[in-house]
Amino acid sequence: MQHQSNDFLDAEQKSFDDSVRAIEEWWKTPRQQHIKMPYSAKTIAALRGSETVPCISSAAALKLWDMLREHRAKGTAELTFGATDPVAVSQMAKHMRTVYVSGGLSGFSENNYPGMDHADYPWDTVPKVVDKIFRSEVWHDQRQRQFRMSHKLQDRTSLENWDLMPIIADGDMGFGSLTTTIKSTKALAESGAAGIHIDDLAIGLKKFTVGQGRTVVPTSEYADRVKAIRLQLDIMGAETLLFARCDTDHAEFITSVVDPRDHEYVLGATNDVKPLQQVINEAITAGNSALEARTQWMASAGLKTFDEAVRAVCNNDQFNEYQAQISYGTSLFQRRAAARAATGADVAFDWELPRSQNGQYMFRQTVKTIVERALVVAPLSDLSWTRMDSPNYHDIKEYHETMLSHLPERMFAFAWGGEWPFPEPAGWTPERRKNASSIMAKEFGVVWQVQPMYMIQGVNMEIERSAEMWTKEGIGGYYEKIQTAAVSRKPFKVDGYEKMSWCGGYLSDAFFAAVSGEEISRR
Ligand SMILES: C[C@](O)(C(=O)O)[C@H](CC(=O)O)C(=O)O
Repeated sequence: MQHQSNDFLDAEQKSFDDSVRAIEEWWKTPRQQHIKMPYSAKTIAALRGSETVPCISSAAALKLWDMLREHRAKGTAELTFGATDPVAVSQMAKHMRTVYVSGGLSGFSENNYPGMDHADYPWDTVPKVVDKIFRSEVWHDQRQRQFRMSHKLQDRTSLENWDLMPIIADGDMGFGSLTTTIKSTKALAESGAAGIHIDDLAIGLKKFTVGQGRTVVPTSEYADRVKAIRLQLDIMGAETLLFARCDTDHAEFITSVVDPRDHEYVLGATNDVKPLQQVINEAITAGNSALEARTQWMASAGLKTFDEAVRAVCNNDQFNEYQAQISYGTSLFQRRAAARAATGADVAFDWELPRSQNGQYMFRQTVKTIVERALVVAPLSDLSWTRMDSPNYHDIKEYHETMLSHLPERMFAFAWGGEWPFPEPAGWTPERRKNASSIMAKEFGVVWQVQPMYMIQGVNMEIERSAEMWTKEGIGGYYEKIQTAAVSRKPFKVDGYEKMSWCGGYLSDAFFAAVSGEEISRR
């Protein structure tokens, strides 16, 4: 242990004070200044070690920030795909400027126990993919630069010169309590993620496919997750962008009613019925269908939000009087009192009766719910993102326009599905569908748009076609349809296994040459 003399203590205090000042200055930079930190620079400085190692992803994060701000000013968007394979990413770089590391895709391709996207893969799955892609990008950059420097200056204009693409990574719901969220944030930023998204889904309950079941956490828990990520990024001094994704669209359950801000959306039984779980258990014991029992119960329970229950039992004047007493965040307890005052009676409503086997409460979201959640976490994050199951333009418009009425400068992200219809009742025509990406950018500031699952659909299509061709036509077909087509692609060929190009054979040669003392760069 170091001797703790007065000089040592003074130096230690000075270094701490310097660190506090440096953090305060950092928070004033154009990249950081819009974030409303809920803690002081002193808190952050005290959570740091005595030496802060510069974060590897900060340069890419600043590049991403500038790129997205520029899009925001111009009403344009950065379009990308989800990817997990560095080889695919190297080709994306010829047209795109960012890459998305999809958790869902990682769950299929980077996991020895693949399966549908329930975000049930180990928490370090995505950071490992980010790491792999980041290192691969750095290597391509190295070999490309070496190749350029081995040519005369006037010859370099015709050589490939792809940029390193900032990586946006799927942080899902943080994979656990705050400590896991903090660790996974650290791992993502240290692996090279320039942006991270976090959502408000309940851990272990991500279900997009099976009938009912999407479950969100209370607003307060979501806010704490976002806060935990911001805290960790500040501890690291990382510029990494935080995309606050909200998965409340089509959510049917909420884990708890601890936060009064969610009470308005919780469903209760308004009829005199048994608890749902009791009815289901009785059906199972009697050998009847649990699903049927559930359906019948749902039809008989008179499920309503509390406000709907009030509306159903009072006249317009009474309802207006009730509404004047409530606002965002009014608890059920206060709502009951307001209803009693307006109607002179207790309103029948029980949110315990519909609870699920896991204890979840039934929930009915609206676009307003999503906006409220998004506004709670906006001051701590850099972009907002509402996750949707289908592109309902009316909802998209309502969400973004309401957000913009509160935060005119806000930037947004959006993910397009691979099997989405664009029907007219949902606000689309074939013409509008063609321009959907630019409509979103221009009208709402959706500056970053992704097709996360392209590798499943698009690449699968290419592979499936090639497999058919190869088995039917052999090397003759390959020569003509793949080799010749790839090599003659303009302005640059599609990279293949040619030792002196994409594979960087010249880089290996340069290592040999440098070790033997040969000069390799040419001016
Ligand atoms: C975007 C997403 O986070 C992903 O992992 O790619 C998924 C995609 C999906 O499962 O459809 C998501 O939207 O949650």
